[in-house]
Amino acid sequence: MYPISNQELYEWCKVPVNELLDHPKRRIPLRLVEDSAEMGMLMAREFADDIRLANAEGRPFRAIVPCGPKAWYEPFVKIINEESIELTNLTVFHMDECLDWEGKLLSRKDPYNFRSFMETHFYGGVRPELAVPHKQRYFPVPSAIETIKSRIAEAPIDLTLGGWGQDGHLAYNQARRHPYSSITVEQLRNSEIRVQDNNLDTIIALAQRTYGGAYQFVPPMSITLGMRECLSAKKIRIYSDTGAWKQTALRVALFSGETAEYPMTLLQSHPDALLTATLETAAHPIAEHPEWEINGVQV
Ligand SMILES: N[C@@H]1[C@@H](O)[C@H](O)[C@@H](COP(=O)(O)O)O[C@@H]1O
Repeated sequence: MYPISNQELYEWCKVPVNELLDHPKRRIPLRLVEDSAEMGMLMAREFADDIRLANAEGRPFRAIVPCGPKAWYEPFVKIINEESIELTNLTVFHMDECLDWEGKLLSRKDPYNFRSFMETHFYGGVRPELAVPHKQRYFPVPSAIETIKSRIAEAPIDLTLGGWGQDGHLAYNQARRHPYSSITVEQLRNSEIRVQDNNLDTIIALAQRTYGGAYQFVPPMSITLGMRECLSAKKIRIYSDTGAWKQTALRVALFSGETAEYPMTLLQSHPDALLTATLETAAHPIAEHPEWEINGVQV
């Protein structure tokens, strides 16, 4: 594994946000948007346009779709309904799902039940005659691992849409922090749909966002599509509007070599991957405080 030194990390974090787009050492395409509303609209518009084009060309469209970022569902449903875009040729592979400590599905009303969220906000408001047929909706559940693996493998995926986590996780492909079992970048790249424990930092990040810090209520396990499935798409579009928790991961994704410590660095070797961040997510406290002297870096 390529280990990131604090010096390197500091150099990446101190780049002012207005220098990111033209930075000569940036390793992956980046787009900046003003705020969450602009990002949600863009995400919705591009996905809807891709589906419309596939419909016009008589092609099926197969997408890996995330639960989060949250800003795009409302504009997406509005575009589909107002422009009468048929979703009947769309196949959706949902990216991940949260599980309880035994690897079981959560209550339908748990705020971390991604399926419930998607059924309400993604499928819910679409006019019935335009809807994605139920047999083309694949929710990741432990009992369907082999089915989903083979459905994904049987034809190309057109688009992976997603966000990223505080450790640069894509779907729930987190940094592997197991004390006895490490993985190489190649193992991460070839990882497939699986059930796993979530990392403690993921649990704390989610507790801060949702539960006022009550990590006790955050689901400790997940099922996720692997990097192999996510990276297999012809096109990958990853977005974030969630600010502070994602700022360092973005800097690593832009400037680091591939490392299993930040899974989204593997997007660099994809021929058509694009990151989109709000200005807040692209900013960094270290860039805003060049006067700070940090132990282990300058002293
Ligand atoms: N495991 C999920 C990802 O699948 C999702 O893409 C990401 C981004 O969502 P948000 O931008 O709302 O944090 O959240 C979680 O980490």
